[in-house]
Amino acid sequence: MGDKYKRMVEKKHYLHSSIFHPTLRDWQSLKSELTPSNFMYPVFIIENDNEVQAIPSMPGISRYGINKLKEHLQNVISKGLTSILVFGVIDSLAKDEQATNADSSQNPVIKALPKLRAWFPNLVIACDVCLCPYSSHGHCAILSENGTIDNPKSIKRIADIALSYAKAGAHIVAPSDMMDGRIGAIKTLLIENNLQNNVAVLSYTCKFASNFYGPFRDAAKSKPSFGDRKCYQLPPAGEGVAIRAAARDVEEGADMLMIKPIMAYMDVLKQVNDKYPEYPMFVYQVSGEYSMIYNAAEKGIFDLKAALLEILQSYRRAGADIIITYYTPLILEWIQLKHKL
Ligand SMILES: NCc1[nH]cc(CCC(=O)O)c1CC(=O)O
Ligand SMILES: [Zn+2]
Ligand SMILES: [Zn+2]
Repeated sequence: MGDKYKRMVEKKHYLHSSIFHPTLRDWQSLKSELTPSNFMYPVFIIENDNEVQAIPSMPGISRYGINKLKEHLQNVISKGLTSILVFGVIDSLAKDEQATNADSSQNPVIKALPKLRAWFPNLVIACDVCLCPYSSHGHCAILSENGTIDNPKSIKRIADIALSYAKAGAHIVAPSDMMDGRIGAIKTLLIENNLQNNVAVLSYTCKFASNFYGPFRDAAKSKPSFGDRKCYQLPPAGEGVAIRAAARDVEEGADMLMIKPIMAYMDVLKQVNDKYPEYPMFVYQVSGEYSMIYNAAEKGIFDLKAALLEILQSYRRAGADIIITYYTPLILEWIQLKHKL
């Protein structure tokens, strides 16, 4: 009995028999499958309706005027796109302390929303809510005279902007400022305006003060004119405060949670997902991650498709439900091809 039993136990550890065929390998990976609804596509909308501006720090990504964005999205939707995350970028409109043009009638997002809703009735539209692309100082908050954050004024302004986007047609408002209390302030205002059943709040929950946002700040023209964002974005090694940020946003009523960036923060994703399994988990593959992968592939370090699929499946394995990525159009093309074969 002894020897034979030992050999039987050993046989359980022959693993190649589980993965020798592509379909068998798929069976080992189904929980991490990549389908179109696992992706949200970030887009930048500019003031001039008929312009397209390439973004040098993000090769392959452009800012679009609404008419050009229409053509671009038509193409991506035909490949299965289900949701977008919209950023406004201004050029000739003024920037001031109150970020007035975040939700003025001239704001490119406010103007685009009704059109996008009419053109693409099935597309889910999330709007990034922040002051930094519209404030004169480039910070995500209203500042007091000594240059520190005025939190009560900030969350009031952020909630007002979120309400404006909601009224203009956003399905989802996504505050990216990391002010304390902004989720509660937004939820309260949505309820007061009877929008609580039609608008979701996607919280940038665990958003770290990261070196990987550089290309985005070029793209959104949202670089702080002084200082940094370390007083409101999380310290990269701050595991405890990250978990507390998730608790804060859950208690304030967030509908969905996000980890940002993701590549260096997968343990945080795992912990937050284990603690709050009842929430859809978003991860944001940010601009620096996008450009890093792009440039590595360009240099021949790896094949873009193979390496990117490996990375994306790893995010799914670690607990990500939805991946926000600038690669979405390309990924949708690959997914389509896989299912056609
Ligand atoms: N409101 C800030 C904001 N909104 C989106 C990003 C980054 C997105 C990316 O890098 O792709 C940032 C970070 C920042 O500038 O601090
Ligand atoms: Zn901001
Ligand atoms: Zn989950």
